[in-house]
Amino acid sequence: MNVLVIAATEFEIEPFLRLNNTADVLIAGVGVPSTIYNLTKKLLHSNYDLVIQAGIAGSFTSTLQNGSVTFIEKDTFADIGVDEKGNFKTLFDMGFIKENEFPFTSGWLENQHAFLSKTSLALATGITVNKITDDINEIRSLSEKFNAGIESMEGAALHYVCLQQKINFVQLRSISNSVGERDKQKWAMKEAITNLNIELKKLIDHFI
Ligand SMILES: O=C(O)c1cccc(C(=O)CC[C@H]2O[C@@H](n3cnc4c(=O)[nH]cnc43)[C@H](O)[C@@H]2O)c1
Repeated sequence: MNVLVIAATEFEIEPFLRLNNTADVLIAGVGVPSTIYNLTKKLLHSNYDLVIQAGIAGSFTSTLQNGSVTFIEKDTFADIGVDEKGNFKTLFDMGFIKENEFPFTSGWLENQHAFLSKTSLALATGITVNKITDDINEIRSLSEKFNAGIESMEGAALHYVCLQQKINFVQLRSISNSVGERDKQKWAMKEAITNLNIELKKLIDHFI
């Protein structure tokens, strides 16, 4: 099976890179634009059976604690839209896209890969933001609007490109911090990366 592993930074998958000799790897950059550009370019030039995105993420909930690893079953772009009189409206709320217009389902980019129903790891809903915020009101309104478990800066880009290109994908996220926590002393970066890379290796061994 031809597998492509993508990550925002080399740092996040460095332990995997040291022992990998089976999967292709793409360091696609932090954020949506570079992920969409670099992943699309890669997929147009090579054939893959599966794309695995591995990265750290912030957690909205105490049920996804620092260091825990989760697969993302659906994700969406959470801050593309309009702020109007203190209310955030998505492109769906504005009527610019229909909630069930491909590749969206009820406004979400769903992963229907059969593997997700078999894994023993927790499944979570992700949202993808262009701007990380520590503003408690913004965090509360994101949490209430999307009811997501985790936040990243690239997840929905993976889902969007792979659904459009009809390529199987898996998004693996390890919790490094609570959403809004900017004090790096309170992050669990080392533990998150260790656990992320353990699960990434298991995933590769499962598929290859
Ligand atoms: O500010 C710093 O010094 C710093 C050092 C290392 C990493 C960061 C990040 O902000 C990482 C962004 C990167 O990781 C994902 N991520 C991690 N936590 C969150 C979050 O709470 N909300 C959104 N994204 C998060 C993200 O996908 C980026 O790729 C900063």
